[in-house]
Parts: sequence; C-alpha cells; structure tokens
Amino acid sequence: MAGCMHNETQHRYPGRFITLEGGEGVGKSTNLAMVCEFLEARGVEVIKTREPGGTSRSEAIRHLLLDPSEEEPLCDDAELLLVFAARAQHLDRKIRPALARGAWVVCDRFTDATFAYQGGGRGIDASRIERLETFVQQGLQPDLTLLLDMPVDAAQQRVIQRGIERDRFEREHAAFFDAVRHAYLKRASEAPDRFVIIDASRALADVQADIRNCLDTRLASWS
Ligand SMILES: Nc1ncnc2c1ncn2[C@@H]1O[C@H](COP(=O)(O)OP(=O)(O)OP(=O)(O)O)[C@@H](O)[C@H]1O
Ligand SMILES: Cc1cn([C@H]2C[C@H](O)[C@@H](COP(=O)(O)O)O2)c(=O)[nH]c1=O
Repeated sequence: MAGCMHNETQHRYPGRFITLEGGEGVGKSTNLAMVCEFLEARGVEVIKTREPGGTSRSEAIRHLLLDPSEEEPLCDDAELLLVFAARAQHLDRKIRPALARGAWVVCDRFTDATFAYQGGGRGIDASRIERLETFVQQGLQPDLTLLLDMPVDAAQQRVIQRGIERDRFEREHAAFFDAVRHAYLKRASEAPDRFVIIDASRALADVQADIRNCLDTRLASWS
C-alpha cells in the first residue's frame, strides 16, 4: 500500500491524501465537493481543505498571496516562500494529524500547483522548488491527484461568467496560464501512478462520472 512518509523514514498513515489540481476555473471547487460527498457516503471521515490556506494562519498567508493591490509588488521568491510557509503550517496543524487518525484529506491544490504556478508561470527553477518540497514535506506526497485539464481560454470564460472580483493570480495574462497548464501536464507525465488527468472541458455530469469511476477503482485497490 502506498502510504505517506515523514522525517525521511516511511510512516504509513492510515488516512489517504487526495488532491485536486488544475488552472483557474476548471472546476476544482465544484468537483471537490462531489469527491467529499462520494467518500462520506462510503463511511470515510473526510477533511475538506485547500491551499494556500486550510488553517487560520495559512489563510492569512493566502490573503497576502491573493491580494491584488499593486502598492508593493510581491517578488517571485517571496511568493514561493509564502506558499511553502502556508503549507508547512497546514501540514503540521491539519493534514498530518488528520491522516494519522485515519481521516482522508481532500485538498483543493497542493505542491503540484507550486510547480505549475511558481515553476511554469513565474519561471522559478524546478530544482529550487524540489528543495523546498523535500524540506517541508519530508517525503509526504498525495496518494491520488486528479488533474482537471482544459484549454485556458474556455476556463477563462467560466471565471468571467462566475463574476467574482479577480485575485492577483487571476489577473495574469494568457501566456502565464498556458505555462501553468503545460507545467501541470509535465508534472503528471512524471508521476503517472499518482495523477489521473480528467478532461474538464465536458459537461459537468461527464466530468463527475469520470471522477467517480476513478475513485471506485482507487478505493478497490486500496482496500
Ligand atoms: N464541467 C463544467 N461545465 C460548465 N461549467 C462548469 C463546469 N465545472 C464547473 N463549472 C462552473 O465554472 C465555474 C468555475 O468552477 P469552480 O469555481 O469549481 O472552478 P475552480 O477550478 O475551483 O476555480 P478557481 O481556480 O478560480 O478557484 C463555476 O461557475 C462552476 O459552476
Ligand atoms: C497552492 C498554490 C496556489 N497558487 C495559486 C493558484 C491560485 O491562483 C491561487 C489559489 O486560489 P484558487 O481559489 O485555488 O484558485 O493560488 C500558487 O500560485 N501556488 C501554490 O502552490
């Protein structure tokens, strides 16, 4: 069984760690809710959370990261370190304790988003991100990552139709989001056992049928 690790020694947490990833507007939040309901209906204790965020201090860091104010631009290295600071707190206060007591953690974005946004989007070298990943996660990786993938312009239309004020990332240009998408797909190709790529451009019912099938398969293989 694939369990999670801590402190470089393998620790098999009884809980499972599932992440949803993808660019802006691909349907992560919509499908996260469905994944949680699906698992709860099978008797699993589910902790629904998100990054950056998930604890009150990590949510405060999220606010700094998403604040669109241009008064003092955030440099790329500060952005990267803030993402990992929020993650360290989230792991320590919420994710690891939940996994250790046997709950399943379902998280809207995790470190693959850092490789996609800070790596692909901002152009930070993957080796620098990997060093922080090792330092903060100490071997812990999601058991399953659902990558919701679709063309950037169609996803942008969904964001526009949703009509909420755009945050600091959502104000980026199309080339940034193309680079994010490309980095996600590269990351998925490097860890094919962990990632499942879902075509998120289809009708919601079709997307959700795929996700349910995928979860059924994983649940069977983990039991
Ligand atoms: N398959 C789908 N077809 C059409 N519309 C969809 C589909 N999935 C989600 N939506 C709609 O698209 C919008 C964006 O969805 P959602 O907020 O779940 O995306 P997200 O990936 O969480 O976005 P963000 O990255 O900005 O947080 C919402 O209005 C949602 O209702
Ligand atoms: C985890 C993580 C997130 N981001 C960015 C990606 C999004 O634009 C925002 C989060 O908002 P959303 O509601 O989930 O869309 O944060 C990032 O740049 N790096 C990360 O590691």
